[in-house]
Amino acid sequence: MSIITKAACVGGGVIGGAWAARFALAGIDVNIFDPHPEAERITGEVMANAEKAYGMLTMAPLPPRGKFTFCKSIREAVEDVDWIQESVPERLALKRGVITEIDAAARPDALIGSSTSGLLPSDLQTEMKHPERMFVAHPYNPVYLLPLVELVGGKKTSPETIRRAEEGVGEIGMKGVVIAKEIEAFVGDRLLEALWREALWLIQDDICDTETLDDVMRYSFGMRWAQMGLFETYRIAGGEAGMRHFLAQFGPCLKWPWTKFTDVVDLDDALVEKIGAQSDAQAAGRSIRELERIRDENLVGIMHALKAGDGGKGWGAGKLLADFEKRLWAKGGNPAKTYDASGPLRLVETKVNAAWVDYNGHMTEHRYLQLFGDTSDALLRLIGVDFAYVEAGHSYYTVETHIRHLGEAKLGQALYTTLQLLASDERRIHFFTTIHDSASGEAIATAEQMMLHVDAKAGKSVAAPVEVLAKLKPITEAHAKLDAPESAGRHVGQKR
Ligand SMILES: CC(C)(COP(=O)([O-])OP(=O)(O)OC[C@H]1O[C@@H](n2cnc3c(N)ncnc32)[C@H](O)[C@@H]1OP(=O)(O)O)[C@@H](O)C(=O)NCCC(=O)NCCSC(=O)C[N+](C)(C)C
Repeated sequence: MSIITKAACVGGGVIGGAWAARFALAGIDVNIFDPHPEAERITGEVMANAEKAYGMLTMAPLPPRGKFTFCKSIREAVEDVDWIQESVPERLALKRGVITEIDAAARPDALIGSSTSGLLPSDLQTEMKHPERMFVAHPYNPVYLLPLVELVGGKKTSPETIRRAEEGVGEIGMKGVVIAKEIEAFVGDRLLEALWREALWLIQDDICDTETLDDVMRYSFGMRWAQMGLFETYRIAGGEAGMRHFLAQFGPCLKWPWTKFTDVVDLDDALVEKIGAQSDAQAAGRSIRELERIRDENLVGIMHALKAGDGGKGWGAGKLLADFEKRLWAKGGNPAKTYDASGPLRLVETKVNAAWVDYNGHMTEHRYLQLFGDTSDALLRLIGVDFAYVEAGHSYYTVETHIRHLGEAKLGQALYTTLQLLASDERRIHFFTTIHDSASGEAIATAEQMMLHVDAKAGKSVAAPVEVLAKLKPITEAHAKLDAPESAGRHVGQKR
């Protein structure tokens, strides 16, 4: 049974709104309470960004989007939900008061997570009647894309609450990491705070400007961190001898004056102005919305790269995404029982994402094949060839493809695909797929393909079972009545 069937977000700003988007995109209805007069607009904007990002992130079938209900009080928002996420401003008295109010109104079994960046859960749960169900669930911005949640229990939090919380965030595609002991700022913000202090000193002392500092990070260790973190990266840096050698080699540096870590810079008006001016220059006129778009496209690209990592098995955040998608396919990948075969089947809807675009500024070659493959996968699910079928030992493999490129597809462009069966028999499916521009319906690319039904273990083609053929037959018969696509049977170099 699911941990979260209905959720509430108390506080609907950038963080609360993005939690709401995470829940809704996982098919969970969300009650939102935020007294801000523009709460609905702000949450709506975060949701729009999240939907855009998910459109690029995954082709897996998302469940129908959960509904947002804006409530007039905390009580109304929380009284009948399984998970309440508090994301109000970072002030102890305010957060403690809100959490106490949530506790009084919520079902005793409902989980209460706080998005606090650094307050101790023990300090937040002091006035609760049911403190055992309260914990810190600290996410990272943008919450709808970055999967991490630090789960931190207070003195009165029960281990069962932390277990359920970990399972709950997994259901919405996130990775819960359980922090063993509560400390201010937990693990992530403690690390970030140390780096932040050093960064402020480097600007204050005119060692570099904000752009140089960001370049130092993003062209080097920032990329290493995204895929392996700190310790695994340093293990490799130790060479064949690994971590122990690394520690022996760089351990002595810890005693050198390399850090000002505990020495806090005076963030006076002059330094604030200096950083503000350098940051303005660095942004070169790009608005925050534009920077958000660039950030989200880049993050999607990074996650796609990590999904292909470790020889296609997926790595880190990419493996998490692959596993999440597998669950989505298992749940929602079953196609509608009815479909319209009186014309080519409309099977995939997507948008060109940043990782698909090449140096010519349009969708690159292999992404077309990916989209054709996604379309034939959709056909296969329609005839009962799904994950379970493949795991049981049989599948269809593509043996021939002829692609034509008729128009360009640009970043963000909405596309859909249609598939027409040309013929099928016991082993073969011969079909013709078209990628269309969603706005005009115009064909952008076509592929004529042949798939063979195979016994995967034997590596040989074999007849498909009767139940698959029975589903294939009515589509083949319906499509036999259609005109053959103009370029079916065409080959490269053919005279017209
Ligand atoms: C295992 C394999 C697919 C087939 O090998 P085989 O058992 O040796 O099969 P045959 O070559 O004997 O062919 C069986 C019959 O099918 C006919 N055939 C073969 N190719 C074609 C073709 N291109 N067009 C028309 N007909 C074709 C052949 O003539 C035989 O007919 P008969 O009447 O004489 O029996 C093997 O080929 C293999 O493993 N290939 C590699 C497959 C692969 O890796 N493809 C890329 C994977 S991508 C993918 O599959 C995407 N997706 C579908 C999952 C989305």
